[in-house]
Amino acid sequence: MIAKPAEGGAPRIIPALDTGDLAKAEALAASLAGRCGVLKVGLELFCAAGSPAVTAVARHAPVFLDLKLHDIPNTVAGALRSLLPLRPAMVTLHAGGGPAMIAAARAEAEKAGTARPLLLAVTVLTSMDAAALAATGVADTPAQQVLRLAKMAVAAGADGLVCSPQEAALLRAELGPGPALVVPGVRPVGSAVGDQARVATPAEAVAAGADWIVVGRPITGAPDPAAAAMAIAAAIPG
Ligand SMILES: O=C(O)c1cc(=O)[nH]c(=O)n1[C@@H]1O[C@H](COP(=O)(O)O)[C@@H](O)[C@H]1O
Repeated sequence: MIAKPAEGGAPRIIPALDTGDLAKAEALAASLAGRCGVLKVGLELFCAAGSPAVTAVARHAPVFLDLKLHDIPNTVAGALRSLLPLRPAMVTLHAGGGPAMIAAARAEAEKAGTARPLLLAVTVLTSMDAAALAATGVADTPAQQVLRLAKMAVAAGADGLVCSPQEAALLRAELGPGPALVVPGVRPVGSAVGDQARVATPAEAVAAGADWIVVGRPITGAPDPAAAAMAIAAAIPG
């Protein structure tokens, strides 16, 4: 399993290669590898290019395969069985799928032995504010719901959690140093927030306890993505 970065800004940055163009993703991967610890293949790239996208990006760096699996336990276990030969370093599944789904995913991942991916449970999407969460029938605050889902997911076998920077300190305080915290919704000072709702800066996210931060458009939309990633790394103390 991939180890958490010990220190420093650059290894903590996971650029999200959100494009439907595999050639563009490969060019981004080539320019960002060596500067960032892990590269993320998400739904846009995977839906456009499929497993060859993972293979191509993995030539440059370990891959965070972010497909946010969410289905019945048997189907999620089967999806993992299909994904494990791609050797992703990290895989996401929605905590809302419940403990049996997470446990089934963990049991399947164990079959890859020490090469297994980190299983990351997505709590409350960083694009959701309190009103959006309430619209799904959850009356609690995002922080309360994140903590509830996080505790359940870790107890069921998740290795780590995806949360916003606004809940990272709470999860560290409640769950201790063990679970990996992977944190999107990160915006360098002056960057457009876009559709993200619960955001903070890279330095704030790491100070709150993020092991890795996920940054998409502020890097991929920059005129020089590698320079943008380096500027973000430089803004993270330690
Ligand atoms: O699982 C994720 O990576 C994820 C979870 C979440 O709650 N919010 C979130 O933004 N993400 C991903 O993180 C990336 C954020 O991209 P930017 O908003 O462009 O920085 C996207 O690839 C999202 O799919």
